[in-house]
Amino acid sequence: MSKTRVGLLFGGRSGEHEVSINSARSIRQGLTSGENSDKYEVIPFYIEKNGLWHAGDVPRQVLETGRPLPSDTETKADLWRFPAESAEIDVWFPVLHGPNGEDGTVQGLLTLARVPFVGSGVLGSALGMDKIAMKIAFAGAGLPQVKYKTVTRAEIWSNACVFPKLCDEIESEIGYPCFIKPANLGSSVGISKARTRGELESALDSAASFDRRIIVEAGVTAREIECAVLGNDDPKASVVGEITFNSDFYDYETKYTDGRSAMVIPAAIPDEIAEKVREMAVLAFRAVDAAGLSRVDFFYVEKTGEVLINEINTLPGFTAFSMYPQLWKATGLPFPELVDRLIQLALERSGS
Ligand SMILES: Nc1ncnc2c1ncn2[C@@H]1O[C@H](COP(=O)(O)OP(=O)(O)OP(=O)(O)O)[C@@H](O)[C@H]1O
Ligand SMILES: C[C@@H](N)C(=O)O
Ligand SMILES: [Mg+2]
Ligand SMILES: [Mg+2]
Repeated sequence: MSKTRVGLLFGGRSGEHEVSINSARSIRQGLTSGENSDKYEVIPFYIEKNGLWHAGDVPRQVLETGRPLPSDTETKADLWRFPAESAEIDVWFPVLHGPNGEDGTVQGLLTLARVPFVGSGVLGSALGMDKIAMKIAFAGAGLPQVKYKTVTRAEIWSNACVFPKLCDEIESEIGYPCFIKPANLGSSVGISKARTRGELESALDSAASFDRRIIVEAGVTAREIECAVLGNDDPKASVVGEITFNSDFYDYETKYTDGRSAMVIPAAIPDEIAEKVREMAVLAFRAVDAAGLSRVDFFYVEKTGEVLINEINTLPGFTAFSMYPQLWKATGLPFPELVDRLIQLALERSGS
């Protein structure tokens, strides 16, 4: 039997480029070990920070070293094209986090190319990436969430009359502490917590440098609970996990520096809360029309017993030690079986 050729697509024009390289290293490892090595041939494709796609030796080198090519997101790629090797691919595994990869752009391209791919399609990826659209979809599904206000870059970078008024509105409608986030990003890139007017002003300016669309959320004091979802039309939720850390919030440094955070799986929370989280995770997955996989992040306000949805990630961090695969491992699906299942789900969805 000939092997299924998997196009492992990683890197990307995104602030989460480095995270993608680490996820792709683990996924390649999972697809080329044990029984998977008889089933799959992995062909890596690397998207530089400037958007240029590479096949052949460059992606292999980046996977070996774990280091990106030193281009930047601002320089435009001279020439964009699908590398010739992409014609051989039976199924794509886009291991891309953040804009230009997790947001429906690459999913649109692969849909047009009519080759199956792992994960959500255009709609699920776009809704799952944009925190404003996501929250509207969640509200439509009746999922409770924090109070928020949407803001645009144009308002933030407008004139000296509009900006103070905007800050006044945020103070009266949302208050402090609040979280200021670019709508389309992940790994906490561009997110700040503000407790004062000065912090709010610089947080808005910083978020606007990442995205046209900005969201300001009321800060909650809560435990952070995460749940993994797997499937297409009949998605299943994993056991739930908790993230613990000592920093002010779960920022980029805390996420990706060894020893700064810990995962507790299963989370030490009452059974009925864990069950509620699992149900809400599946509702969220359906609300944005996700497919294949997602990790849904929650706030558990222990004092009141309230569970609030924070966000969905349609391509969550995927190193062997990341929450998503660890949650499935604890649910009885080890890493190699998980990546195999994801490829099968991609093939099932495309009807091949
Ligand atoms: N409204 C809020 N109240 C309290 N803490 C918050 C709030 N929003 C975000 N945070 C903190 O910021 C972190 C990152 O937020 P969020 O998950 O929305 O960002 P992200 O960039 O999409 O992250 P990722 O995709 O890596 O999970 C949260 O895990 C939490 O620690
Ligand atoms: C990769 C990062 N956005 C996550 O959700 O894990
Ligand atoms: Mg996210
Ligand atoms: Mg999150």
